[in-house]
Amino acid sequence: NEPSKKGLRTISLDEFKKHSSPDDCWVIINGIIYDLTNFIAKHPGGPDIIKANSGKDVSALFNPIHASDLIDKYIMKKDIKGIIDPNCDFPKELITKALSPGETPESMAFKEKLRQNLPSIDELKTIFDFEYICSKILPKNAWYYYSSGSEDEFSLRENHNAYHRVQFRPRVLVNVKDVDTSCTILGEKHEVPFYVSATALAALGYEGGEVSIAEGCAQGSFKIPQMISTLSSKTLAEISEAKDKFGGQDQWFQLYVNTDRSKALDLIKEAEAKKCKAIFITVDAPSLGRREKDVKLKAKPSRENGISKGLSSFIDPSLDWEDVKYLKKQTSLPVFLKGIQRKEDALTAVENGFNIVISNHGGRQLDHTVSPLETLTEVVPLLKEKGYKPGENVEVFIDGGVRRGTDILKAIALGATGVGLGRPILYSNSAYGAKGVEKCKDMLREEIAMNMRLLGVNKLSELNESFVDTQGLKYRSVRLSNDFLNEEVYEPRNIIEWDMA
Ligand SMILES: Cc1cc2c(cc1C)[n+](S(=O)(=O)[O-])c1c(=O)[nH]c(=O)nc-1n2C[C@H](O)[C@H](O)[C@H](O)COP(=O)(O)O
Repeated sequence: NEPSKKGLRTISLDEFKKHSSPDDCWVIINGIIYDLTNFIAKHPGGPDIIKANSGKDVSALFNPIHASDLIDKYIMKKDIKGIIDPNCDFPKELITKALSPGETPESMAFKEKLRQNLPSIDELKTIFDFEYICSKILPKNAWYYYSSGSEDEFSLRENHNAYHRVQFRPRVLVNVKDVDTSCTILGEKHEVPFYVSATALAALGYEGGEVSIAEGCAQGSFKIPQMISTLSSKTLAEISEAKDKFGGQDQWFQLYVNTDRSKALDLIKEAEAKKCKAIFITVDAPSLGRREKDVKLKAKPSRENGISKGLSSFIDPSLDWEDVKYLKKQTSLPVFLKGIQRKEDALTAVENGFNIVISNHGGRQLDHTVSPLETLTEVVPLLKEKGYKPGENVEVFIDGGVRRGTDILKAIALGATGVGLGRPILYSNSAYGAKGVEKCKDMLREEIAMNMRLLGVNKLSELNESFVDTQGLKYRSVRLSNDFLNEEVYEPRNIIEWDMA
């Protein structure tokens, strides 16, 4: 899927070196020379990063953040100059390293040593083990990009804490020798009720990126659906091919609607062509939230607002109900609205034929939003009152803060028909690649099966509100139970560093 080198002329090192200033700016990406002079001002990540690297091989900077087919979408043919002479002695000082702001060569070497000495994957017992390992091995820009929530990170923590304010009412003396964790999603049988939610830039934490996540979803004893982000590090073609290697799990496409609507339509057509089975339009991000750990770690030359802001510059803040209804008409695939956060919007969405994901983007958007779990308890009763039956004539997914099989069982008991995982998949992939994703899947399925037995249910369809006590859910001021594992890996955002010497 790399842009083709066929027919490109070979350019000598001497000629390449003549174009190494911001107003005559050639760079090399994966062996191909591009003239970015006219693109600098349009670069979503800001002009500085390109200006500072004119005349260099920037592949190591480019690859973790951009899918390889992005170049063809944004760089005109006339600006593809040729290939660098493969026999030239390319100077090391002109080869950039991957961005690692806030790190030193020593800290990067230490993290690499840790990565070479990870615990055996069999020793891992909970989802938090992956998160803890990533907090130690990921370069700061990856760790902060993945782990951060917006502003005070109330919603980031509340998403998970909310699950700790819902308790179970288990049945006893039920023969639970056999339990079945399977369910129906979009009319098809799935082995478990959880899926991979769309997260951008998976290659920032692990070079295999969304391709190794696809392999992890597909291999092992069962498959789980994978939602693919518009902002993936890998191309849709690469991620789609990866699923086919192992007999293919369902893949869904998550759409950030571009200001240039034709690009949004192209992406929908591409998703259909790659056999994606649903489109998820993300509606909680008219602009990406202010993730201050990410912002604080400005990549030098300064990327104004961290990685997130750079990515969000092409998302259309003017998107409204008419737009999404228009987009829905452009495809025969089921369409979800991802990022529904109040029951009124849930009803409007369902009345217009959409499925929904109750989500606050993992606490990365508007801070202090109600947790998706709490919103779920408001949405489902209203939908049922209006004649919509989750799982029968509408899908109601939820994501955010899910870290345990019991979290998934609580969501199902409260009417969710699918449960999304964001960070657990990023962390398991970043630490152990596809094997990590497979292990994460297995852990959760084991927890679901074991806790179904303890709940006294054989099938997920038996679960309903009678199995949970949600009265603590709304009293958010209660002292939240000490979630030691979560607290162990939670890194509070610190206040400004001020050298008062
Ligand atoms: C952690 C994370 C989440 C992102 C995500 C990137 C990261 C690193 N990105 S973002 O860069 O724009 O924010 C996306 C994205 O591409 N598209 C999207 O719809 N949701 C995005 N999400 C939200 C994700 O789909 C889930 O809603 C969220 O992760 C669920 O919460 P947990 O992480 O607690 O499971």
